Amino acid sequence: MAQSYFPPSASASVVDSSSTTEEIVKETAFGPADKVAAAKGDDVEANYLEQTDRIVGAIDDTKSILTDIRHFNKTSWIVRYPRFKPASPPPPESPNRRRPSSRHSLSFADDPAKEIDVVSSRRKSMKRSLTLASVADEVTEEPDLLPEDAPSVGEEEGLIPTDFQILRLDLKLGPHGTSSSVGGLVSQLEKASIANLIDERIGHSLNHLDKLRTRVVDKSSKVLVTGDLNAGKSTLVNAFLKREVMPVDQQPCTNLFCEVHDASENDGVEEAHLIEDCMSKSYNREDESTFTRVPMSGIEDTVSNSDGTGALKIYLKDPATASQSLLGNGVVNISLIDAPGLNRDSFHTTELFSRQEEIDVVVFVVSAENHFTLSAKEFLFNASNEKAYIFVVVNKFDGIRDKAKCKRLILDQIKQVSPNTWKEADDLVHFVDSKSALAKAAFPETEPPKSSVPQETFDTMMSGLRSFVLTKRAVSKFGPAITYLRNILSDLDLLLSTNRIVADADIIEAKEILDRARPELEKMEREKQVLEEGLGNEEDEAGNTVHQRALAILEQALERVGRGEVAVDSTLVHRASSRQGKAVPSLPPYPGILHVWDYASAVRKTLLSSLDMAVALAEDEARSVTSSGVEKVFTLADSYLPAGAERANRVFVPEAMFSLRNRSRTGRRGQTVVAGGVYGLGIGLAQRQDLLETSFLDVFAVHHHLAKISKIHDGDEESFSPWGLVSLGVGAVTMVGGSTVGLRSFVEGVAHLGEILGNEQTRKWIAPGVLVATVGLGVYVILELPKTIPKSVGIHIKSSLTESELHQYHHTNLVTPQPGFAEGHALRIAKETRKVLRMATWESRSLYCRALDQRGAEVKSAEEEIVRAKTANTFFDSIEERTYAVREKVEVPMVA
Ligand SMILES: Nc1nc2c(ncn2[C@@H]2O[C@H](COP(=O)(O)OP(=O)(O)OP(=O)(O)O)[C@@H](O)[C@H]2O)c(=O)[nH]1
Repeated sequence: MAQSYFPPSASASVVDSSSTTEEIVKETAFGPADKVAAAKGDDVEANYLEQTDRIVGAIDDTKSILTDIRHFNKTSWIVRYPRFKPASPPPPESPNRRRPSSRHSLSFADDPAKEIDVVSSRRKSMKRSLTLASVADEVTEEPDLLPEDAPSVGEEEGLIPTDFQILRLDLKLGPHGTSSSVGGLVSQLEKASIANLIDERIGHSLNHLDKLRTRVVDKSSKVLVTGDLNAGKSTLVNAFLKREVMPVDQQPCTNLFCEVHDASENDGVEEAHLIEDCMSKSYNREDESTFTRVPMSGIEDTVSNSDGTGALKIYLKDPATASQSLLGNGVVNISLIDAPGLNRDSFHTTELFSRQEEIDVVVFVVSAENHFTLSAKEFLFNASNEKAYIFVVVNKFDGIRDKAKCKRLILDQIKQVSPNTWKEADDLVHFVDSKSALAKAAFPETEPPKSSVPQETFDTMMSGLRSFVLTKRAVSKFGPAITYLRNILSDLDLLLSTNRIVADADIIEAKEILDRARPELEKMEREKQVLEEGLGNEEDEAGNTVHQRALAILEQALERVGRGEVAVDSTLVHRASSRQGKAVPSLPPYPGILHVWDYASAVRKTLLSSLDMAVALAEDEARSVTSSGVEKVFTLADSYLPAGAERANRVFVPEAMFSLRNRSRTGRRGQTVVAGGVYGLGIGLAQRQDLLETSFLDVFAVHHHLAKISKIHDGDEESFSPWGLVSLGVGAVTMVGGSTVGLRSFVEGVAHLGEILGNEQTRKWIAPGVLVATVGLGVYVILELPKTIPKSVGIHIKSSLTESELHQYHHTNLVTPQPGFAEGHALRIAKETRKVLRMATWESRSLYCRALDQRGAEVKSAEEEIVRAKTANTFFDSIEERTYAVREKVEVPMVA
């Protein structure tokens, strides 16, 4: 026969997931059907209480798990949301070929392009798990997996095993965003946005769990007693209550809904509250404005005289013990609702009433004498659809002579209108005499009327109703909670197992990064000092080389100038690439005695220009050395930088060296700028007025000529000779002949002559000397001047450039001691080289430090990633254990 509502003998088996919700509840609450044995209502109550505790515990634990995941999602690990699509089947040679439906291609909503193949499985513990296909194909069949043909969680509801049920996110965007599958994603969302959506879903789930919990712990339960007019409903309710509370009459008398509660719900006071509108939700026992107080003695009149629109709440003290009382049975607070007869005007109200969620059980009373009327059949049919099972009481059975026939006929009618009830008729259909049951219970001291129906049938019915109420409560209150818990646990399996795959992949990736970056970092830290020294050496070497070469070029140039030659020769000019094609300067042709002064000036200018060219050549040489120095620096840095590190991308432009930038900032616009810049040594010599001025000594260098002549004749520079006088004469004439010689110079020359004439030896030679001098004058002027002027000029230039330790240039306030021409320029040029090299080494150091920092950051981030992923895995482990414990509470059946 059908399922019983009584608890089983001791048993402990895992519930088959293919069961329906109601079966789950019955079996988890009261044991498997085939092991059901008759048991007392007390056991049902005990089981009910235990089941309540388990479900409440499971709800609380699940809430705690969800709260922790929510927190973890916010603080430690951004939970990734998976999406699946069918994957291609494994290769034929795979040792562990799973059914194709268990293979899926997994990706994540924030990274849909990256897909990996996974195998989904369901264990006997109801746990849903995912394994990488590559791993699953390797391992042999695990023993605790369910058979392949067993439906997966949700499959019986048309869901794929990798689909979410509670935590599902509708990520489809756009105007047609009515997707019911995550596979319909059309857009990639940010990780954090997805995590927020998951957080939101978890929030919703927590709220729903709160509602389920409230419903599970709610102790109230309503039993609606209804049936045809005059079927004996009020008599039955009174028999349940074991006292006459509801008015009983052979005439139809119940005009309003009477809801009987235990007086404990009204502070122990017995009384009735009349509510004008029975469907109104505004009734509040503590607010007198919502009802009219009716004394117990006034119930009969109120019920009989009502126009049928109101409701009456009756609070009643039930003297029966908890094990016998229906109202206060110690488990739930049952309220009995005595409804008006169905074939009254209130039919639709009653039907509506019976559908209310808080009505756990409908007790349908039918008179054995009348069987089911049309309205009764209609109500029963509709109510069966709503509640599935109806508790049917066939009253007034005492008045039936052919009881078997009556039973058969009535059961046939029940079969038609409520097949489920008919299947379990032994428990759900009772044939009683409630009138005599009421008489015995309410008036135990008086002789009970004789009845053809034994009292036990009523007692059995009463006990059955108590169990039925609890069972039905379990179905209506535990069922949704159990189903919801199973679904959310299954979703958590899916969410966590996919996130575990991510964490494992992150660990592998981070370890690969560490394997590469950590040795690189250590090597770079070790080599940093070596590179530093190398770069410093390159900087010094280039600076020193440039200094030496510039000094050599310029000293040689000065030497040449000192000898009256141009400062640079063709070899030097051709060596400098930038000077190629430029003419080597040469001394001007001698224009003749009458232009000797101009000649000296031109020579001076040429020599100075050639010195400028020497400076430019030294700068060119510096450019070349600097260029190769820069290359060496970058090559050196390059050899120390790890693969993949950023390289120097600056291009060194040698032409930019020694050029003036930012001239406008100096405020020195308009100055002539040539090699060397504008300051001090920097200005072109050929442009400097102080050096360009030709002096008397350029043309007639007394000591120089005297010394030369003396050396020619007697090798004694100290003694005077006729040649010396000739020189003197030439000098004097030159002074007079020169257009620019001043009077002062002439007088000085004469005075000098006077000093010489004061010497006795000189006086003796004076006359012939003057004669010879006059003759020698012409010879000397013609023959020697073209040779001696360049030398004189060169010597003067050289001495002014080398001996001038304190160089002061009128355009500046520079008064600090300055090095000579060669050293000064060598220092300046080398300084420029060092500046360029310093920039190159600085950039190389920066690149190295940046690469070092990047490697350091990479290592740190990989290490943190490993810690983070390991922490996540530890968290997932703990959640797995906790969900397993919750699942045990939900799935493991109770032991009676
Ligand atoms: N013989 C017999 N009479 C019954 C039984 N139950 C009720 N009666 C009688 O049937 C008549 C109607 O009983 P009620 O309890 O008022 O019936 P009801 O269904 O509540 O009536 P309404 O509320 O008016 O629809 C009364 O006279 C009862 O004494 C029973 O089991 N056997």
